[in-house]
Amino acid sequence: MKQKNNYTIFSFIKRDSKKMMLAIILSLFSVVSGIIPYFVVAKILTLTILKKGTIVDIFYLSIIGTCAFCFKIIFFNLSTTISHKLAYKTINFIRYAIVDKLAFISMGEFQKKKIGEYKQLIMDDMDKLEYPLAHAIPEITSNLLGFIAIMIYLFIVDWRLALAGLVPIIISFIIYGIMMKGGAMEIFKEFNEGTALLNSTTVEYINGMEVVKAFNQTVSSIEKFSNAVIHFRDVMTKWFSHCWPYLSAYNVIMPASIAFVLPIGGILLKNNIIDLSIFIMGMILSLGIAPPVMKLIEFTDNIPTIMFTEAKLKEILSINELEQRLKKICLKDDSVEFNHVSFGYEENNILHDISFKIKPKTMTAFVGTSGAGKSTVAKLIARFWDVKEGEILVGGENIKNIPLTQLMDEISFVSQDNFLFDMTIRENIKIGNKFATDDEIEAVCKKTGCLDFILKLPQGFDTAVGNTGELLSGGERQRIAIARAMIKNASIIILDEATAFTDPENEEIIQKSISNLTKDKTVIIIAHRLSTIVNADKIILFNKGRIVNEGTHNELLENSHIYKDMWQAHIGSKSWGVKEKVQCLEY
Ligand SMILES: Nc1ncnc2c1ncn2[C@@H]1O[C@H](COP(=O)(O)OP(=O)(O)OP(=O)(O)O)[C@@H](O)[C@H]1O
Repeated sequence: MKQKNNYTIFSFIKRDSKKMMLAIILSLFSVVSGIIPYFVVAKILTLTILKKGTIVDIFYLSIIGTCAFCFKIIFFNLSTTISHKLAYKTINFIRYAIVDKLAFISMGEFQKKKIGEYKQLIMDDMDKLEYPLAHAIPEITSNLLGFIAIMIYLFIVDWRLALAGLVPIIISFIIYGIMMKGGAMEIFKEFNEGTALLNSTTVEYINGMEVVKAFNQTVSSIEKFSNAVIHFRDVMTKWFSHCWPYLSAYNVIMPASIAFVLPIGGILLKNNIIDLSIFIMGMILSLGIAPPVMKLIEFTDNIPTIMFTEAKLKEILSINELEQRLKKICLKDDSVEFNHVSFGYEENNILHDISFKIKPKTMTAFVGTSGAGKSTVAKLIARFWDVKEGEILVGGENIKNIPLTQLMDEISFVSQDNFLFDMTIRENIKIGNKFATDDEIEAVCKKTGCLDFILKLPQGFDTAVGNTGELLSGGERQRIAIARAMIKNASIIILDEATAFTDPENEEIIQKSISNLTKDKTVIIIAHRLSTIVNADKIILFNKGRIVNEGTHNELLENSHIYKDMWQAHIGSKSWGVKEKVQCLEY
């Protein structure tokens, strides 16, 4: 599928452009209302000093000033309410777009970034967008127009005072420019990368907490993590050391228009070039020049944040999705076929010229030494990656021609990881089939040997399993993962070491229920315990990424010395385990 790559943050905001316009207009009203009190104060001062106005004039002017000030607040609140809603909606759009994207790219593309980097973009970077999105667009527009309005009026009042008022603004811009030109963007980039590194290593460190504890490590002894912390401290210090002197000067000079307008105005007044009313108006208006400009500059701080977030967003959203057809197609049957498939995660191939046929509604086992490529073959069937050469057919169709959602409906995959979400057991199982009733869930749990332990839990099916299922044992997690796969009722079931963590008693129960639940399905089992697959219709033996033999258990015992050795080793280890048990009992 050809990817669109015109994703900018603005393209997401544009989806609700009417609301954005309304926020800008209200913000503009707010700024205009905010300027009125300056005129009012200038007028009152002039009338009072020149003793021209009555108390009633001053009273009415005060009412106008107060009302204008109230309107400024009302319009500002209305504007920011709308822009905040819009900002959260836009951030939601972007988050959905990223997460949707991740579901349709290959695992190879997905793995190019660390989990922490995804977390930073989806959570932290999006949170940082809230401020510029909610405030920047309406306020930049209105403050810019507010500044222009004040300056035009000041020029009309007296061009010399107006120029004097502009001097600190120009000096501040020059200071800001020097700061940015002097490497601020590069340092900000480093700062941003340092934040990303800290995020990803923190996620990795927390995930590896068991290893940290088991090997009695401390934060400082996990070099990668402590280096990331130190690096972050250094880039942050560098960022502030670079910017702070400039920002201090900028913060002092920028609001100091009156310091320039006052002496110039004084000279002009003393020489009768301007009269007192113009002098007062100039002084008061000069106080109103800096606030809108400072607000504008405040938003420029967000420009690097927006630029870096947008660059990351574009990078992710323009990743090519797995090519797929959108229209559902009719599959001949539930067969699986590999035709001369070669594949490697990176440059080097891991699988070499793999070809096999799995008949519908049969059980096939993949066996072989560790690292032989069994799981890789299984993952290719589910199209977690695309093959480099050859083709994979499901139901007689190349899987590239089957819409991904249809393929996922056809296949149930239980991996070695048994990932459970931090939700209740019921919710985890319902991921397999969101329409499953409580009775169906209970029935499948009974068959997969998890009902007993679930019912013993404090809240039964409503017990939360904790982060990645940590509140359950490995075997319990595995059985729930099998129940989740079985309730999906897919026609092709792939079990990758699905019962590896289960104790022998439960393994027998689960094996029996798997056989019952998968009677009329195409089942692919990856197993190291060969005794669990002796009844398979076909066993495919892998070695170093190649198929070295295939046949039934008895055929392989006769034809393959590798399989025979594996079987002998398995039988040996089983009897060794029994002997150990007997010795322990005797002891
Ligand atoms: N995501 C990945 N990225 C890069 N290389 C990988 C990835 N997953 C597996 N490999 C490599 O591919 C090879 C085959 O791995 P695979 O998991 O398919 O073997 P396996 O036969 O299932 O092993 P085991 O029985 O130990 O699970 C190994 O050398 C492994 O290091």
